[in-house]
Amino acid sequence: MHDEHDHDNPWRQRWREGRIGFHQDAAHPALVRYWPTLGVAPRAKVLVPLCGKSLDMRWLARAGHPVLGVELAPEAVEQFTAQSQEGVSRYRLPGFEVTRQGTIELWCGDFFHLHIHQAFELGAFFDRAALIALPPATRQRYAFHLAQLVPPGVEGLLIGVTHENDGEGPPYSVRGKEIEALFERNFAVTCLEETGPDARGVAEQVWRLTRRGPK
Ligand SMILES: C[S@@+](CC[C@H](N)C(=O)[O-])C[C@H]1O[C@@H](n2cnc3c(N)ncnc32)[C@H](O)[C@@H]1O
Repeated sequence: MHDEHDHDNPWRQRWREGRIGFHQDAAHPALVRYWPTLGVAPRAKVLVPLCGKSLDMRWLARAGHPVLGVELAPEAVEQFTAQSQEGVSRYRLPGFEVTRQGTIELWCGDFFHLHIHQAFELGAFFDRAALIALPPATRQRYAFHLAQLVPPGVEGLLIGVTHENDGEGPPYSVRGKEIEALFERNFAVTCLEETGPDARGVAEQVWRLTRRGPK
C-alpha cells in the first residue's frame, strides 16, 4: 500500500518546495463569523484534520479550545510552532509524532491512521481545505473516517470550494450534491454561506455538519 509518510508524497514535496499557496495569513473569516453560532461547548477539544500550519488553530486556541491538528508534513509542524515564542514538547504515539505548544497538539502523520481510541474527547471539528485537498475516492474515506472519530452531537464547520475545472485539483471542486452524498448518512448537513466566484472562478462554501445519532 502507498505509504502517506513517504518522502516522495506530493504533499511532502509541496511543503519542502514552499508551494503552499493554500496557506492564509489570518484565521479564515468564516471561522470567525460562524464558529460562535455553533453550539460548541466553550472548552471542547477541536479536531483540525489536514491542518497545515493554519492560523485557524491559533484562533480556536485563543477562543478557549484545546486543538488537535493532524498533518502529514513535519515542515508544517515546524513552521507552525516557530510562529510563537511559547515552548514546545514532543512525544511519540503509534503512527504519530506529537508536538505540543500550549493547548495546541499537532499530530504529524496520516489522518487516516488516527484511531478512535486516540481521538477521545473530541468536541468539535474544523475543516478548511481538507476534504477538497483529496481526490474523489479518498474523499469518501475521509467522510467515513471523520464520522468514526466524532461522537453524536458533535458539530463542525467545513469550508470547501467549487470551480470550473472539475476533476482537477487540489483544490478539487466539490459540489453541494457531493458534500451531501458524502456526509448526509452520518451528519446533518447545512450550507451556511456561498460566496460568488472570484476572478479565478473559485467559489467558496461554508457547511455546518452535526454528527447524527443518540447522544
Ligand atoms: C490544502 S492544505 C490545507 C491546510 C490547512 N487546512 C489550511 O487551511 O491551510 C492540505 C494539507 O493536508 C495535508 N495532508 C494531505 N493528506 C494528508 C493526510 N492523509 N493526513 C494528514 N495530512 C494530510 C497536506 O500536507 C496539506 O498541508
